[in-house]
Amino acid sequence: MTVVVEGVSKVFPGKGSDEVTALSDIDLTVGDGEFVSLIGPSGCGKSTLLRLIADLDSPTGGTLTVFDKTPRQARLDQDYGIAFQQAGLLPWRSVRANVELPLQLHKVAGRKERVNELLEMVGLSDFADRYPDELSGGMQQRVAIARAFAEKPKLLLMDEPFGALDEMTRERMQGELVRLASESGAAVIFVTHSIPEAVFLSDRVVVMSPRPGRIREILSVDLGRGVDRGEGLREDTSFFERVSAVREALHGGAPTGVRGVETR
Ligand SMILES: Nc1ncnc2c1ncn2[C@@H]1O[C@H](COP(=O)(O)OP(=O)(O)OP(=O)(O)O)[C@@H](O)[C@H]1O
Repeated sequence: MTVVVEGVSKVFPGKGSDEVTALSDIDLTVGDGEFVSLIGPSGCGKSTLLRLIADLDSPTGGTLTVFDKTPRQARLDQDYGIAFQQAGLLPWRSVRANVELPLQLHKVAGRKERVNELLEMVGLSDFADRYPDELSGGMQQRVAIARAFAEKPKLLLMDEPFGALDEMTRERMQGELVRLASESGAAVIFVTHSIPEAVFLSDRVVVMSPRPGRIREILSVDLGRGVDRGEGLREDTSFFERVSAVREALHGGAPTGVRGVETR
């Protein structure tokens, strides 16, 4: 298993009785090469869950493993790539140098070619020698995505990575992400606010509810993966059925009678 989350809770201390239970009793497993999206209203704990997996914070209760290791060990071993909402680029390094950074740290050979390939993938070949503050927010995010992919990780943790992109670029990046993840066999845990985005990308969509943050439902999308999914999928009836099922789950109704959508 790539990620196993068992009985995890996270309480942030507040003043007196103001503590916030960000997550309560979360159980989730993510298989090798599986694409799982987390969706739910603001404040339901999506980012917190991702941060616990990435060892950027620790749980108050329960256990997590990443590739059968503690999150700390997986972080130290750099077992995954991260692309979060804030691009987190180094302002003094060019676009090329930002993408190259993880490869340089690990003294990977053939870096120049790999960086060129990555920049092409995110459509930024012409901006390789620019600096982050010369780019739009969406372009900065694309640099961060290229960097997350640099080492072909077997797990990618992504927190609304496409939030700042225009709709056309966003759809193109979604297609690229599905293709890359499927080709490299990487598992992805992907936080989003967009129902169609979650359905397009995922094998399973985890619907969360707030106060306290819990998993309300996990829906299998089951529309085929990666290269099998052309852009035409977005206009397919089965796609709309899944979108409706996720919407109903978000609003608390049981998605009854929706063909092909499992709820568990
Ligand atoms: N460092 C912190 N200290 C105190 N409370 C926090 C902290 N981080 C998150 N929280 C609280 O935990 C809850 C879950 O936050 P989280 O950011 O995980 O939600 P989210 O689902 O990612 O929200 P959004 O969709 O708005 O990004 C919120 O109520 C938030 O205020």
